[in-house]
Amino acid sequence: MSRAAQPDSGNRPGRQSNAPTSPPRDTPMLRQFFEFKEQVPDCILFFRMGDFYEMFFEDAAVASKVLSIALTSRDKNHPDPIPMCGVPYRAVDSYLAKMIEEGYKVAVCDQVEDPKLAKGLVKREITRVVSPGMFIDPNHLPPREHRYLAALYFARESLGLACLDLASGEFLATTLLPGPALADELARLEPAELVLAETQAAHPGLGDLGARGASLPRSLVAGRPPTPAQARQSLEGRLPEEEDEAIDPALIAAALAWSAVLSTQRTSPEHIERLGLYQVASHLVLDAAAQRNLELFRSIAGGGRKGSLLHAVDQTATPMGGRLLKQWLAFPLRSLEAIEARHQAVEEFVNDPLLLDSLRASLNELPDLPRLVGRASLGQATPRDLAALREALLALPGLRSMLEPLQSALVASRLEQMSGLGGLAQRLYESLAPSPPVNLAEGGVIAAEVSPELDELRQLKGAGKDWIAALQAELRVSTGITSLKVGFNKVFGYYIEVTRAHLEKVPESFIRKQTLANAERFITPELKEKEAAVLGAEEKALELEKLLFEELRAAVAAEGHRLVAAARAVAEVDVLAGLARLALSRDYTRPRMIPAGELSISAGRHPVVEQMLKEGEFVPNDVHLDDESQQVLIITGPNMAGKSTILRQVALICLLAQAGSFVPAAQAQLPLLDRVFTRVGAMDDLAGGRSTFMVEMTETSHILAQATPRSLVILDEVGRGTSTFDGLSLAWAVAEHLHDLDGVGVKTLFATHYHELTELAATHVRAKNFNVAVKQYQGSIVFLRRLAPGGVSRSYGLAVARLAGLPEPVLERARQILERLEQGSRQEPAPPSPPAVGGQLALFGGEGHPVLKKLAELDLSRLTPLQALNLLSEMQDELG
Ligand SMILES: Nc1ncnc2c1ncn2[C@@H]1O[C@H](COP(=O)(O)OP(=O)(O)OP(=O)(O)O)[C@@H](O)[C@H]1O
Repeated sequence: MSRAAQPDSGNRPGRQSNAPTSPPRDTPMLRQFFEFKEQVPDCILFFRMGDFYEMFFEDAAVASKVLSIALTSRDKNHPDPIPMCGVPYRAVDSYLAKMIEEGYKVAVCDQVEDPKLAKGLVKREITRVVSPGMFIDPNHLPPREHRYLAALYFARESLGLACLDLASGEFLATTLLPGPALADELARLEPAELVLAETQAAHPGLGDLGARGASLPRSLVAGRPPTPAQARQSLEGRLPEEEDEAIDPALIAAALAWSAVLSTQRTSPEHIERLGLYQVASHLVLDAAAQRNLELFRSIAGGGRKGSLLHAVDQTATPMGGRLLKQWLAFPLRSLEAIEARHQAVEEFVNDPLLLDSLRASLNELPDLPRLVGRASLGQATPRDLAALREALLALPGLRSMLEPLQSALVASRLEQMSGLGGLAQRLYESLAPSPPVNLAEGGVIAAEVSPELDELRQLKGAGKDWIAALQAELRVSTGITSLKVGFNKVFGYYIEVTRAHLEKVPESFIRKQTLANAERFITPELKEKEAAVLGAEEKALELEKLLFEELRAAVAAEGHRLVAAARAVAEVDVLAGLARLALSRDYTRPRMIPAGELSISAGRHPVVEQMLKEGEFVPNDVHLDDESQQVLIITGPNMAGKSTILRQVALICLLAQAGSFVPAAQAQLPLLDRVFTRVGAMDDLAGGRSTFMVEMTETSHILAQATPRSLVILDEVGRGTSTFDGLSLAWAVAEHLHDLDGVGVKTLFATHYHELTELAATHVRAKNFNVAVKQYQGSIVFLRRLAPGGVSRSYGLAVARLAGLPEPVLERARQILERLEQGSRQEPAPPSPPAVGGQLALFGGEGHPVLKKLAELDLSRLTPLQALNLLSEMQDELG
């Protein structure tokens, strides 16, 4: 049984044992409450009483706050009343969702017998435990996100990480080296809860969780972690096909996740797939900073999906496709073969837009298959869920025949996974009513001719109802009371109602049952007899339907593995088709992938920025990086020119390509990358207690320590967070280091405001200067958004500030200050120069010393070199 972690208490969920140690009041109900509370000390207990779920004591205090409901008390007259709050049982799911989103674990304790039939206290049971990582409510789970429960196991020299998505059945694990890899993996999998063995609850390795991991609610599995043998045993049937000893930590972590699930779910989740083992090194590594900086899944500005790469490229038709696309982007491939296989499939769809459209139309009709299967296997699928599953299964053959003609080996290999479900489809088709209600209790779930017994009960019920319906007309004639009515209510069942005015006409055989203001209600023995038959048949039919439905649900669960595999195949086809749709609608091209070497992008675009602008407004750019003469690009240019955009677009193009997508460019040749590193923009991590500069330097040192000649490094204004000279020197040293790394260097794009850095290119063979061009026009600047060779020698900061609307007096003052500063910085490190030579600004303005004036007025295009030399000599003379 999993128990609450209490490593770092606080009022976070699932971390407190919040029941008093002994019952303050000894009533049978409270005794029952405490019994359950003891079973789940880390949970808030929702205790069913009549039409409400009630919470008591500390649970009530917590829940009333989280749910914004009134905190009341039980037996108010007692000197020490019990705090209590409650929520209506019908709306419990949305309250559970709220508790979960706040990170709490909740145990739901239901009445498992009819209170009317109970002798003494009603029998209760904990029917489900929900927690942030084990939450499957379709109405409250974002459709296009996985909801992972993560488990961690620390071995001596490595650690295991497993992630399980209870809703959709996905199950992955990996073995990692201690250090930053853990935080990176947690950042890309974004689990909602962390499971640990009790004995590792305070393991020093938890220091590597990173900001995201550290804030996760935790659960503990009692005792020590399992041994490798025990782990294998508990994962029986779900073990990966190939395994060796190196994966032991991953297996142990997986066993921990599995046992946490088993202890909270009341059924064995058949739909959980075979464990998928992966290695970090077989994927392009994207650390937490890169994912954030490149805004892969969330925009930095709003924190939402909008504005992210995922949002810009997701054209999948189904929720499972959406989830898989996210995974492809989080885990881009490093195998040329596997990448080409995806590109080839996308290309085939691109070349057949008609097929693509009809395929997507069919995919559009499909429900969230893995989650349907998940709910079936956890015993929570509704009749309507199974009907949706039926429709999906019936649609599969059509989908397959559409895909059969394709050449793509990848698609062909998925076709097989979509087959073999005909039997189940047939059974659902025959057994389930054509359009069943959501609620099993409404009846009408099972089709006719499935069970002769059910058909007979339905007939009985129908005949009884017909008899009753005919009764009203019959009695009106025989009694002569034209307003006589036959009605039904829950308390009295069927009755005959006669208004006061006609009471004298009531026959003696009527038995009076109820008196209303203006009428009397009667029954007759015959009516009650029919009623018993109707209600009895109804009740029996419902019970039988329930049984038959559960059988059906179990049949679905039994095929859980196969269904999830089929769903995965469909998801994969959906992602490929979505990428093809994207390529067609946004004019992406298939990149040429090479194992290593030159990176060359012609007319590349930024996939997200492009979509935010009007059509044709985005200016495409060429970028070329190689290992001989153009490995480190120093990119200068004014603020707002588009430096960051170019940097990111190169990274995003590489990443999209390795994920299997076409890319936003006219042409692209891309070497396989092992990692993309980014250091983009200055951001505070005040919550993490680190200053802007500290974050910047931590990320930079991380890059320097881990980059390889196969990596792509994106550095945006490194050094900006500190004083100019410190920053410049650091930026310089970092660029140099990347240029010289391993004697080969790393492909690096370095955007900087320090135009002094352009001097690096003069002394470093593989460094080149580029700038994002702007034009000065009538005192203002025009952004050309073009990457051009060569550096710039000024920063245009004030011109951009004017564009931004800074008041003129402020700009004027800034100009004066800048002039003085630049004079200062020029005089200090350089050899003393004649006082009359003004700052750079004076140079450009052509004001100040007469020599400068003369210089400014020269028309260089008309001077011969000799004339120029003569003029220079004259000027030197003038300056003395
Ligand atoms: N190639 C382009 N075509 C059209 N618009 C672009 C292009 N690149 C950038 N932009 C626009 O310019 C804006 C600023 O771009 P970006 O942030 O890349 O500039 P920057 O040079 O990095 O500026 P700063 O130095 O202030 O960070 C973008 O938000 C986008 O709207």
